[in-house]
Amino acid sequence: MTSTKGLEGVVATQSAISSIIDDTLTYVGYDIDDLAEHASFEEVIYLLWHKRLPKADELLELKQQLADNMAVPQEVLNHFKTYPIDKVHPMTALRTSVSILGLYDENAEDMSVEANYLKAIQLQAKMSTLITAFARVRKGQDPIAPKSDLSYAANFLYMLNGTVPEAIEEEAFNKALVLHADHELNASTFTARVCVATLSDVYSGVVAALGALKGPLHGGANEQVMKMLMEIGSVENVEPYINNKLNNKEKIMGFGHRVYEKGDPRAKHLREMSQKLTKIRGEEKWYEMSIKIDEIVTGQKNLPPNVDFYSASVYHSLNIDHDLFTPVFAVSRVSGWLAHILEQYSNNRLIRPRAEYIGPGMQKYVPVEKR
Ligand SMILES: CC(=O)SCCNC(=O)CCNC(=O)[C@H](O)C(C)(C)COP(=O)(O)OP(=O)(O)OC[C@H]1O[C@@H](n2cnc3c(N)ncnc32)[C@H](O)[C@@H]1OP(=O)(O)O
Ligand SMILES: O=C([O-])CC(=O)C(=O)O
Repeated sequence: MTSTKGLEGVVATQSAISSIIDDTLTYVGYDIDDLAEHASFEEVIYLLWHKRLPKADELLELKQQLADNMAVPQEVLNHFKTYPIDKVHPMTALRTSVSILGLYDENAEDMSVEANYLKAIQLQAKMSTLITAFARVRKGQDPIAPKSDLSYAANFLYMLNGTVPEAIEEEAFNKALVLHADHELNASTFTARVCVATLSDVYSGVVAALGALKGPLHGGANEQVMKMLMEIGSVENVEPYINNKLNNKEKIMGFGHRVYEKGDPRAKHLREMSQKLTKIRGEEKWYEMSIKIDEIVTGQKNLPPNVDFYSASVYHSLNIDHDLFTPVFAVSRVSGWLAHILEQYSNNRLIRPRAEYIGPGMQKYVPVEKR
């Protein structure tokens, strides 16, 4: 029995949700470039969950269901008071509060198809509310109730900042949500599928996935990219900073990918948005620094940027706190996790691979006093 480090190249399941073939990403057969230009995030949620685009009335119904379910039980918000709120990372808070949300869902253990679909709506709707409420409460501000006439993207920014976003901000955030929604068998999605393949519940699957997304080799990279941009501080400092890191064999966050060879098709959309939004904010330096880093890392290491690289300057330009970048990723990716969780339940088998044992051979037990 031999193993492959990091399961590289291992095909672990079948799925009809998204595919990456020859560096092209599709959701249910729709090219990500097409969806990024034209689709609302709500349409993408429907697409991932139903494996087809919604008709007008179906889209309206989903939007209504999301709007109707955005409110979070007060008991769940009350738990924030028990968190070390000025110290806790928002991803840790989100992971915990999604788990607490499960406590207050009386159907949490109901494994029927209908109940699980309802949980998907609940979780998709409430994740935005949980993150934005947490972000406000930790600053001593009151949470803002969602507006039922706003899109999912606009509602998130509204609940975060207290003002209805401008059209360009809503458009950019919607596009970011579309681009992050699903990505085949990435680490967090795989985690969710492994968890629910034991026939554990939907909340457990999402909590497990949040834990996997948090790491800097996965979704946590977007926050680290912004940290790097802040550390560098100016375009002139880019070259010495990056060369020093590369010479020390340190990783540059937001570059490289396990699956893409020529590049991540999502990055160009985020690069365009970064250029537009940093210009509007009068903070072009974040874009200019990003472009310079991209030139050096891609030029020297042949490692193109991934989805996390330009999303950092996009979220910064949308006035989102830097430690909320990964929770924002989660708000989008939960749609993909939920699609995979429902798909796993629909044709389940326990996921239990083997390990290649590399420890000592057979040994005889020696009593403690003789060791
Ligand atoms: C949404 C997402 O999850 S996208 C990914 C977000 N993560 C990041 O941006 C973190 C930075 N990138 C990385 O750590 C990696 O490229 C990953 C985790 C994305 C992919 O990892 P893997 O496929 O396991 O590649 P691995 O880490 O083995 O790297 C292969 C080689 O490329 C190098 N490399 C990979 N990424 C980078 C990077 N960002 N900067 C510098 N060198 C890198 C490694 O050092 C390694 O070099 P070596 O063979 O000389 O030792
Ligand atoms: O697919 C991966 O390994 C990571 C990634 O880009 C994502 O989850 O969006």
